[in-house]
Amino acid sequence: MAKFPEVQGGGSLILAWQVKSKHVLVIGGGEVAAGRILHALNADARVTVVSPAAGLNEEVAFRISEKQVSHVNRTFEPSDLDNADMVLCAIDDPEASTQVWKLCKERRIPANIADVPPECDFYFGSVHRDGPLQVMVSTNGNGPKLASLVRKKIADTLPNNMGAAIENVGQLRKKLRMVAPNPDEGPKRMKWMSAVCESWSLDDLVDMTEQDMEALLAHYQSGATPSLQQVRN
Ligand SMILES: C[C@@]1(CC(=O)O)C2=NC(=C\c3[nH]c(c(CCC(=O)O)c3CC(=O)O)Cc3[nH]c(c(CC(=O)O)c3CCC(=O)O)/C=C3\N/C(=C\2)[C@@H](CCC(=O)O)[C@]3(C)CC(=O)O)/[C@H]1CCC(=O)O
Ligand SMILES: NC(=O)c1ccc[n+]([C@@H]2O[C@H](COP(=O)([O-])OP(=O)(O)OC[C@H]3O[C@@H](n4cnc5c(N)ncnc54)[C@H](O)[C@@H]3O)[C@@H](O)[C@H]2O)c1
Repeated sequence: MAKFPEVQGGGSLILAWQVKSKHVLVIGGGEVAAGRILHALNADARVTVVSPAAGLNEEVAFRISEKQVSHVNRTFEPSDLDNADMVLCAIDDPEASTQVWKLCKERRIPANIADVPPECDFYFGSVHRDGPLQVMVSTNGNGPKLASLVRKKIADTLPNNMGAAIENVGQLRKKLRMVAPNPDEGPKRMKWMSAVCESWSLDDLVDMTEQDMEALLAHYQSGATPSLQQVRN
């Protein structure tokens, strides 16, 4: 076996981009735009949609009427980019979308032009969501429909309550940082957290109450990771 992982070029850099409170400009208000808007709202972005009202699909019109997004009722103009941190373009006009792409590159704004891979700083992927859990599948432009099928297969193998278990672990980690706030304790904290995740069953992580967390944290100093049953006895 090689000493270090082999490099497999040709992939994407898959990240969990934090767009909370950032300005995401969506150009177009059709079905594809509706999907882009939902992804951006799920990440707590501030979304502005530029599209003539006549071209809005039902879902986009709903989000505008509920004030989940701001709406500019006309076709795209370059000044729309002024405050944008990210641009998602989904319009049925290839010339206008190429203009959007060029302007975004001049201004160094990351952009996705739906269905035009050479005009994308990033691709969308097929996403499974369960609370704090997100699993994204990308085929790197080879087969978006297959990405969706692979995502469904992966989701089928996951327990239904995975999201709840992850939420509880998140809460336990926060509490642990309060019990052991010292930065020097990083390695000990991490080792203990990993041991809890490895030794507890998923069902026990789902069932863990705040009281259980406090009882478990009382063992942190000694390094012990008793089971849920032991914690409750
Ligand atoms: C994953 C998903 C995410 C999303 O959009 O949210 C997504 N496309 C989805 C669906 C889908 N798109 C298309 C079909 C028809 C069937 C087929 O062709 O397979 C279906 C299937 C359907 O509609 O069910 C047509 C299509 N798409 C692109 C091209 C252009 C090209 O390939 O050159 C063409 C051909 C147009 C033509 O032929 O005219 C390009 C892109 N589409 C991407 C993402 C990026 C690559 C992702 C990857 O490779 O993994 C990329 C590169 C850029 C981007 O747009 O970000 C979403 C599934 C979400 C879900 O259901 O979970
Ligand atoms: N990546 C994917 O998953 C995927 C899937 C299907 C289609 N597409 C592509 O995405 C694009 C949009 O698809 P759709 O089905 O949502 O189209 P659509 O026809 O339903 O919607 C087009 C929208 O663009 C708006 N629009 C047109 N010109 C505009 C301009 N200059 N400024 C602002 N808004 C403008 C219209 O008002 C309308 O809301 C198409 O190019 C299509 O090929 C991508």
